[in-house]
Amino acid sequence: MKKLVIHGGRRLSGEVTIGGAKNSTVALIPAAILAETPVKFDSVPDILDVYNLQAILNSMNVTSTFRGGELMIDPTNIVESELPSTAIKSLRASYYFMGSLLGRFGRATVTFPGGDNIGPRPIDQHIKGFEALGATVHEENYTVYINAENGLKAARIFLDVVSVGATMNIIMAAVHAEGTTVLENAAREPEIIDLATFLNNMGAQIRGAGTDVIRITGVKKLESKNTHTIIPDRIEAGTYLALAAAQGDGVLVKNVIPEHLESFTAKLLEMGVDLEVREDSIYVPKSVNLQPIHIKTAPFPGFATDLQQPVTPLLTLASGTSVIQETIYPERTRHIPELQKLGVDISNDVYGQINVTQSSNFHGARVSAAEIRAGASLVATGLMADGITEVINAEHVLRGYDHIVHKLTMLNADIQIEEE
Ligand SMILES: CC(=O)N[C@H]1[C@@H](OP(=O)(O)OP(=O)(O)OC[C@H]2O[C@@H](n3ccc(=O)[nH]c3=O)[C@H](O)[C@@H]2O)O[C@H](CO)[C@@H](O)[C@@H]1O
Ligand SMILES: C=C(OP(=O)(O)O)C(=O)O
Repeated sequence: MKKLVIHGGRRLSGEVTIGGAKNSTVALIPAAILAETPVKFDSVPDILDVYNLQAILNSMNVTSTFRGGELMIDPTNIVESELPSTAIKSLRASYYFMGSLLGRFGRATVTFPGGDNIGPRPIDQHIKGFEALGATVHEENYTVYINAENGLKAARIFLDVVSVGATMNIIMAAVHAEGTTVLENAAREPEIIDLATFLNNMGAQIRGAGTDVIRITGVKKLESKNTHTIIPDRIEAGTYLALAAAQGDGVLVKNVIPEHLESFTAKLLEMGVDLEVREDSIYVPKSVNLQPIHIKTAPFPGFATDLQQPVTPLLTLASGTSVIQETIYPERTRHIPELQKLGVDISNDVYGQINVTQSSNFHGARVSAAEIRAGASLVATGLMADGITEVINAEHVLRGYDHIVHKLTMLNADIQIEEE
C-alpha cells in the first residue's frame, strides 16, 4: 500500500501540463480490440488503470507496450479467454470489455467491474442496449454472460438514464452490427466524441457523438491508419485549477480544452477567481475575496460529479457557506469525515446536499483516500494545511492522476510517495 506524505503550507506557482483523459483512455484501450490491425495512442496518462487494462489485454493474447505516453496495442492474435478477475475488479472501466468483446466475437463473459466506491453503480442501461442489439444477457456469481448467437442487429435504443458507460458500451457493441443503430438520450461527454473519433478514423460510421442522438452504422472491418491522440483530461485540469485558485500565487494550467471545462470555470469565475482563459491553457492568478457558490452536479455539459470533491478545498476560502447538490452519486461523500479530520467545516445530509463553510487553520492529519476524487480533495487540503498530512490508500489517487507527485513538486509543493 502507498501513502502520499505532504508537508503543507507552501504556496504554489509555475506551470502544470495536463495529461490525456483517463475516462477516454479506459474506453479506448478496450475499444482497440475491435481493430484488425495494431493501434497506437499517444498522450496516454501514466495511471494505474492503464496497467490494469494492459493485464486484461495480455490475458487475451493482445500484446501492448506503454512508454513515454505512447501505447501500442496489437490485437491481431486475440483469443477468447477468461479475463483476470483481480484486474477486472480494480477498475470500473473493465466493463467496456463487455461491449468490445461483444462487438468483436458476438459474445462476452466479464466479471462485475470494480471502480470507485461512490454509491450504487448499476449497469442496467448497458444490458438494455446489448439486449436491444440481439444479445441474451444473464448474470451468475458476479459474472455477466452476454451472447448474440444470431449476430448483432441494429436497434433503436432510448437510454432511461444518461450514462457515459452505457453510451460507450453500446457504441462498441454496435460498430459491427448489421444496419444503423440509433441511440437516444445518449451521454454527451467529450470522451464519447474521443471514442467515436478513434473508431471513425478506423472506418467506423458513428455520427452525432457529443449530441444526445448517436447513429452507428455497422461496418465489416476496422483498420488503424494513424496514431490517435487522446484529449486532455478535463477532470485533472479542473483539479489543478481549483488547487491553483486555493493555494497558488500564479499557476498556468497547460494542455486544456477550455470548452470542456466551461461549467467548471463558470463557477470559479462566479466565486471571484480571476481566471485568464486562453486558447489551450488557463492562467490562475492569486485569488482574493472569494464568494460562496451553489453547485449542482449534472451530466455533461453540466458540472461534473468528478469535480465535486476536488473543488471543495477551494470553497473553504469563500466568505460564507457554499452548497453542493450531488445529483449523480448522492453517496459520493466519503471525503467528508476525512476532510473534517483536517479541520474543514463540511457536512452533508442524506439527500446528497453538502455544505462547506469558510474555515482555515487546517492541520495535518492521517487520512484515507476512499476513492480517486475523495483522494484529490485530501491532497489539496493537505497542501493548504499546516504540518504533515498522510493520505493513505494512495493507489486510488494514482489510479487516475498522471505523475501527480512530479507535477505538484514542480509547482513547489512538498509531497512524496512512500510505501505504508
Ligand atoms: C470510466 C468513466 O468514464 N467513469 C465516469 C463515468 O462513470 P459511469 O459510466 O459508470 O457513469 P454513468 O454515466 O453510467 O452514471 C451516471 C448515472 O447513471 C446511473 N446509471 C448508469 C448506468 C446504468 O446502467 N444505470 C444507471 O442507473 C448511475 O448510477 C449514475 O447515477 O461517468 C461518471 C458520471 O459522469 C463519472 O463519475 C465517472 O468518472
Ligand atoms: C468515478 C471515477 O472513475 P471510475 O468510473 O473509473 O470509477 C472518476 O474518475 O472520478
